[in-house]
Amino acid sequence: MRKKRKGSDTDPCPNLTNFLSSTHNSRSSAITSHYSLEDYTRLKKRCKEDANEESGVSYKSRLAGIATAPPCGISSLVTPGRGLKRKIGCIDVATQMGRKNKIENDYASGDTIGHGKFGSVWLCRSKVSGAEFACKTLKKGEETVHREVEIMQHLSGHPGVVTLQAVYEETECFHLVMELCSGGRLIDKMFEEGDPCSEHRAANILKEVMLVVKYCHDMGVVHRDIKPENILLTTAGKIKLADFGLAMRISNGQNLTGLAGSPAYVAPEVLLGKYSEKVDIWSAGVLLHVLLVGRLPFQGDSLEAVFEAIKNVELNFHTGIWQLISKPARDLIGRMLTRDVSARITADEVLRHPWILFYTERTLKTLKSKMKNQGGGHSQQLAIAPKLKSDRNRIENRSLSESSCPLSLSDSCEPEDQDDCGLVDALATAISHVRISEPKRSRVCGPTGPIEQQCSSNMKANNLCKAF
Ligand SMILES: Nc1ncnc2c1ncn2[C@@H]1O[C@H](COP(=O)(O)OP(=O)(O)OP(=O)(O)O)[C@@H](O)[C@H]1O
Repeated sequence: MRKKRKGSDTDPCPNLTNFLSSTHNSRSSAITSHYSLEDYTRLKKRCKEDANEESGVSYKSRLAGIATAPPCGISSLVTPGRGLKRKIGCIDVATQMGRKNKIENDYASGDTIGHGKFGSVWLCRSKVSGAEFACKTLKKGEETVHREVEIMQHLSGHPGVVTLQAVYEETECFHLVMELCSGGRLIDKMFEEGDPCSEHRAANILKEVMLVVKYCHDMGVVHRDIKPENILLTTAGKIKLADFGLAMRISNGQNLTGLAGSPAYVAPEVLLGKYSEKVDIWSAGVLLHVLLVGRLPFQGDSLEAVFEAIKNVELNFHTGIWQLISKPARDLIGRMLTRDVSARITADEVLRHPWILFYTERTLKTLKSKMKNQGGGHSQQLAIAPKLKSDRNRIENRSLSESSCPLSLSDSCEPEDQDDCGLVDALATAISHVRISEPKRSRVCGPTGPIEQQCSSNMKANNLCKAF
């Protein structure tokens, strides 16, 4: 299924090289993933078709030689409005807003607050209550647009999902009036702070994300585009999952097909063609990697290289910065970024993982501080080289003091809550025996072979994520 608003009919072969190089050589390129797989597939397909017409010119060479990112447009293949009444009908009921109403009667428009490839999201104010909202305008024509509206309505109401306030339909487009997330995007917060998160914050962010992901999965929805660009924050720092443009309904045991997602975050099975809701766990694992070490796990100089890395590169969690990260954190990320889908843990299992529990459960925090007071933490210290340990502390202390804890999430960011690898390891091991039932433990906490050999390109600052 194509997601029209992310591409165009007007220019079938945008210059991927130009596009990609615009994100190269910057810190942002280490963690962002700007291009959707559907863009890529569509571009490849179209360029292939064109290449057939122009003998002797491969689609790859054309990809490398033509213009810029595409504007949005309406597909000629899809009749505008198809399936509309059935899908939008239920939204009218849910939002209690007549679709024949005009948005300008109810809302005053304000500044543009965000851009997607489809167009923009703008600020609007209710003429009745004066409350501010975000309005996303989607051009009709693609089924994905109808699906996005329908899925948002289906999920709306959960505290971790951007609430859909109202939907307005015009001849050419829908206007989605949504809860305003004034805290911006998680990705921007990560840039502002510059350094990797402390484990405490990473665990709290991941927990919030996984609560929403679990809710989506329980509701039969796969998001398919989990990444920090799509995680918004309220003014209070609460996390809201946004952009359901690639989301799909799924029933138990059903498989999805079709390339969808953002390259750096995409699960290997998506590239192989058949997948399930577990793709969201993989993407969240990539997010956790970025949070903990400040860079994407799978990188390359081209999309093909990134996909190759996703399929084959073995991460090594035993060297470099990973030595400064607690074993339970490494254990969790290993279980999220496992290519064996049946061994990859579920959202529920992530939420019950000792590392998450350790940093987010109040009872455990109390236990931790008691142990610290009794000096139990010191005897459990990992043998970390003093310099590395102090580097980590310096990074974390700076992160905390500079950020003033903008992502409040569910816990406070007290300096004394900063990572103590030995203590985390000891407690988490104890917790794993208590909190996780045997059948689950065999899946969640069973031994995994060491994840070996890190992609060398990960280590080169100037070679980060060229492809996106
Ligand atoms: N509810 C909201 N509150 C505040 N800002 C928002 C909201 N929804 C979207 N935005 C802003 O608009 C941007 C684009 O929104 P969204 O991600 O939904 O569009 P998209 O075209 O589907 O994006 P993409 O091109 O990344 O797939 C977001 O990155 C964010 O900055």
